[in-house]
Amino acid sequence: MQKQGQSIVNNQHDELGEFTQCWLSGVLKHSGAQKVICFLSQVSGTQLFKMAEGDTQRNDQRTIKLTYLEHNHVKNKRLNTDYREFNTLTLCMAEGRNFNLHFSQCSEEIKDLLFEQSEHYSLTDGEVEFMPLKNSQQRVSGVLMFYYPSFSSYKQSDRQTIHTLNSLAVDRLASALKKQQKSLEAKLTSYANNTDIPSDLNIIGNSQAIKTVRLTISKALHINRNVLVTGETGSGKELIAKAIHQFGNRRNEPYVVQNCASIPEHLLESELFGYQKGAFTGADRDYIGLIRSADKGILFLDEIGDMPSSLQAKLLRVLEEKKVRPLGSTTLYDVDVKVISATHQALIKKIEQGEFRQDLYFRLAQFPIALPALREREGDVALLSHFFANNYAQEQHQATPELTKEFIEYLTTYSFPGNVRELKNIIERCCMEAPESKKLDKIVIIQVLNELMMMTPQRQNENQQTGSLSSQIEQFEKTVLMAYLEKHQGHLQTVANRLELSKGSLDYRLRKFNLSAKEWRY
Ligand SMILES: Nc1ncnc2c1ncn2[C@@H]1O[C@H](COP(=O)(O)OP(=O)(O)OP(=O)(O)O)[C@@H](O)[C@H]1O
Repeated sequence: MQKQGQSIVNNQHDELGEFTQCWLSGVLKHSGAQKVICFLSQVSGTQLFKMAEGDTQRNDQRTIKLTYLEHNHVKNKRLNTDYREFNTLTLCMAEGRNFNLHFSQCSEEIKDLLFEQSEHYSLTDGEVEFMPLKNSQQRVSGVLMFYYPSFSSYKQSDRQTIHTLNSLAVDRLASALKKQQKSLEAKLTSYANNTDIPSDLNIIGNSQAIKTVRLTISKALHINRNVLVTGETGSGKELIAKAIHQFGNRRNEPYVVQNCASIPEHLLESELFGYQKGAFTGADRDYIGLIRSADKGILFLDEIGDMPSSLQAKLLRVLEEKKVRPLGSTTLYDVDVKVISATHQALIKKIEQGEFRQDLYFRLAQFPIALPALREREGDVALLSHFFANNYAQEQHQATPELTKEFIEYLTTYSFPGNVRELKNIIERCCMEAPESKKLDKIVIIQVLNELMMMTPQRQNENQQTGSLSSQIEQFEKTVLMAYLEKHQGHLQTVANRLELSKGSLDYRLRKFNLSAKEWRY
């Protein structure tokens, strides 16, 4: 598509490409800007990608370049997951309002997006504007970033016409892009899988389940939405909260933790909301409370399912009004906190039973993350075992033990009711019990598991709390057989006697579970 005085670089020869060109040409013309770059958010997510840019000066001609869905741009780290450096861009996206900066105030990343590095130095003036693109439902779908050579050119831009053009374009772009969503998201997923996010987030695991969780977390890093993390005990909920703080846009702000189950109701209330001197007996000073201490940062509320109803109502008010009133005070204080809450309980069930407020649930679960149990993360037991063994050896200034194949194979048959925390504990105990050779084999793991089983008699039952009744009974039967084989070093007649089974019946059961008594003869 060629217009008078324009050189168009169009790498998308389709209807959407043509439409985008018309729209951006219009926007450029009415803005008086030298440059415009269009970023759109991923259709079902929060990542931004660069879709198109227009430059009135390149080669002294008006150039519109479409870059959307280009593989190298999707892969380009700076334009996607890792856009935490794009503070103003992200802010514009999150808050849905315009921002202006003098070019010299922009971050290096923003400057790099607008110009080649060598060009930065010659620019002494210029205004950068970030304008949210809203669809007909007022949802922010992207951002237009303009560069004006001077403040006066910015002042002269025809905002009204630009807004009209945008409102005409955004829905159309969104629906056209939706059609291409699958291929884009596949690329973004493979991009995310190929980066070093795993070590970045300190969340170890290579299973599909944990990759999906990491991808979800990367979306939660830079948006000001409350996050609810659900998962079994010891599965890493707090680790996720820490990662969101450590790698998200609030990383330089406070991270405040409160466990809602560990203290009585009145103490929890004063801890969270603070109090004024004299508010109750013992209140001998003003206390700002944890919510205000977390201002601009993150408040992590662990075991949120145990929060008493009266406090649920109070917390809801804080989240809705963004204001806190300490006990005994009449003053309301503004607060800006991102709440990450965690629970191992089924909150939906608690809502049905009238024990948890539905309105609070929706406030807390603006961004839900469901953490899979360790037994659902294929291959991760081995990875985590090596990780914990390495850590332990480093802490103790010892050589890292070798985890043999049989050790790992045996370990992976266990169902880890205590999840990653339990695995960590088991590996550390195995390291303590390691023979001089530093070789951890099956004997070590069997011993340690048996010791743990003896220490927690109810453990066998806890260990079976998933699956159908018959599969739980089978798992229990297998555990008992292994424990007796271990105890009697694979002596079949003794095991049969102790379990009051005929030798034939014991043989049949061992075959059923693919167990060989030989392995216990040491
Ligand atoms: N994917 C992981 N990679 C490395 N360490 C992990 C991982 N998941 C959990 N851990 C470790 O396991 C232990 C338990 O994790 P965490 O305390 O986050 O679990 P939780 O779900 O919050 O537990 P609870 O339900 O008891 O509050 C911690 O030492 C944590 O560092």
